[in-house]
Amino acid sequence: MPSPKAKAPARAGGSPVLGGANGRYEFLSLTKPLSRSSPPPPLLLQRQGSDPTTARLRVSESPTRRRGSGSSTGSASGQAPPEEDGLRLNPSFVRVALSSLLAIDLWMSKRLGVCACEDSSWGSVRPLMKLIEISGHGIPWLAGGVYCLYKSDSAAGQEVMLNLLMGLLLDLLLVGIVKASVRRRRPSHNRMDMFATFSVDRYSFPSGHATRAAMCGRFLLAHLVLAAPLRVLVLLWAALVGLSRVMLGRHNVTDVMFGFWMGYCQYNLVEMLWLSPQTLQGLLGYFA
Ligand SMILES: CC(C)=CCC/C(C)=C/COP(=O)(O)O
Repeated sequence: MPSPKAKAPARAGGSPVLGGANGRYEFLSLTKPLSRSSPPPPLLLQRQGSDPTTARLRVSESPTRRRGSGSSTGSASGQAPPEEDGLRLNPSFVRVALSSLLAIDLWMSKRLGVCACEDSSWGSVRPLMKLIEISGHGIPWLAGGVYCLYKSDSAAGQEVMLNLLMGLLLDLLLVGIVKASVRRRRPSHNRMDMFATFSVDRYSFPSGHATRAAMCGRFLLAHLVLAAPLRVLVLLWAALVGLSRVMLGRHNVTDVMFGFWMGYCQYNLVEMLWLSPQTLQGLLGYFA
């Protein structure tokens, strides 16, 4: 079956929409009705098949209608009313806006990936960036958490460390689920030379380092680091971890920004699921 994209004819003098022949942008008129001979694209079909009341409401919101286009001929001839042509514009604008954002994201990420390899413009800083990368890796955090739990001689300390470990495992699980669902490829300028990765780590959205930095940063500030200068250092570290992901070429900017947001929310989840000593005793009793 031929693709609906391939059938959409190119038009001049209008607004850009996605889905033209060869996957390129096409320009559709904001005011002129579409040719009746060509079948509507999938988005339009979707709208036409929806509830007529909401469809009418959407028509009245459409740019065509707002501009007062008087080209409406009604549907007496069995043809779709021209106002409905406007329905295809809104989703198209959203798509164009999204693809523009994506293009900006890719462009910025490429420009900022200045340590992607040794002969990049900031290649000499790459070892430092890789050190920052290790500081946000899951293994040192898990190993450090287990060590501190083992060394902790107070019930309060053990409680905090157990919850940190629970948060770290939750983070690995959630990031793995999102990476496997979104499957965004890492930037083309990235060299895949990270140590100890899972198979989902070939995908880049979201940055696992960024989620960990945001979640652990919040955890440290809430439970472990009280002195003001150290609190500033924690924030600085989290920001550097995020920046180093883009500078090393591991991630696009949006991977890191989403990762920070996700890690921030994950900390709320850790607080919600907080394992109290009573819960822990109950759990231990249940498994013993
Ligand atoms: C093996 C363990 C315990 C964790 C893997 C940590 C890791 C390599 C995450 C990938 O991070 P980015 O998504 O920021 O590249």
